[in-house]
Amino acid sequence: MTSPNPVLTRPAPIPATSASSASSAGAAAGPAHTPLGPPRVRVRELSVRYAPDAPLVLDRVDLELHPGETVGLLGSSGSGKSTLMKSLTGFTPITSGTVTIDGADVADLTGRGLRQLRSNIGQVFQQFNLIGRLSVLTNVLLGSLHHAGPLNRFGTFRAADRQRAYELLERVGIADKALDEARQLSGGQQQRVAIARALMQKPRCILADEPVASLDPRTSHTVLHLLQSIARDEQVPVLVSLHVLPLALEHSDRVIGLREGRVLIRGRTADMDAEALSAVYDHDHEEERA
Ligand SMILES: Nc1ncnc2c1ncn2[C@@H]1O[C@H](COP(=O)(O)OP(=O)(O)OP(=O)(O)O)[C@@H](O)[C@H]1O
Repeated sequence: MTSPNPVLTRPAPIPATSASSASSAGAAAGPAHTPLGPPRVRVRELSVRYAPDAPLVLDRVDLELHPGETVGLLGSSGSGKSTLMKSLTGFTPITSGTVTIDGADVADLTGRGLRQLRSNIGQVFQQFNLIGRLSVLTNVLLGSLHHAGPLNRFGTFRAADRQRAYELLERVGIADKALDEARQLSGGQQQRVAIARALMQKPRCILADEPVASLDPRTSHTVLHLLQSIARDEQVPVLVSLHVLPLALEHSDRVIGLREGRVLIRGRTADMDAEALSAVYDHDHEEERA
């Protein structure tokens, strides 16, 4: 399944756009981001419980994701962030409400339709989920397996896919590592590979579930800035769950804060401050005080 000897034709570097070259601080502190076009993802009054007599894990949650925007998802442990993300890929039972992506109701999808939906959603995880003994380039190419027919008749990846994977590594700034084993890379570099792998899917939406929880503060900024610039450049919505409020303020266009499965706070990042957002975590403090 892997390319035994990937042919690398070094393409011209992809020019940075004004969005990707903007400083991360400027991106956060500048004018409020105006989403272009209708929402690609719509969550309406979504309630989820995992078993008939279990409590609601999500309680009438509304969410819209527009092309080009990065939405920070906040909430303490157990507030329902991962459940909300999984609902977009059809991995949670929908008790009531709707989740639609590109107009398709996730609850109506089965089999091929569900696989198609999942192939259109790029995912980035805390632990990167790379195959360490494979090359960086091959890991990125694995993203193309979500779509049909990535292999040529010799069972290796197509030249066009290898070229695109290489271009994506250029985009995330680590093309020089293309032939290294993934396990040789630092955490920040591995997360860049994971982002390139997600882009290989040509995603309609990117879900990043605590993508910087394993990274140091400086690398966290770099990775989140990259995600936000990709959202704008590729006009793909990014939903990113974060535990560090200043990171959410700096690298999201909007934030949504969950507490015990309910939306406690939402709004444009430019209109928020860390104190307002910290209400999402208030009950943690109450527990600590008790
Ligand atoms: N598959 C499951 N079956 C039953 N309960 C679940 C399942 N997945 C999550 N839960 C419960 O749902 C609640 C919300 O969990 P979820 O993982 O969505 O929270 P979270 O905000 O992502 O937490 P964290 O920040 O710790 O990852 C928790 O009480 C959890 O125990």
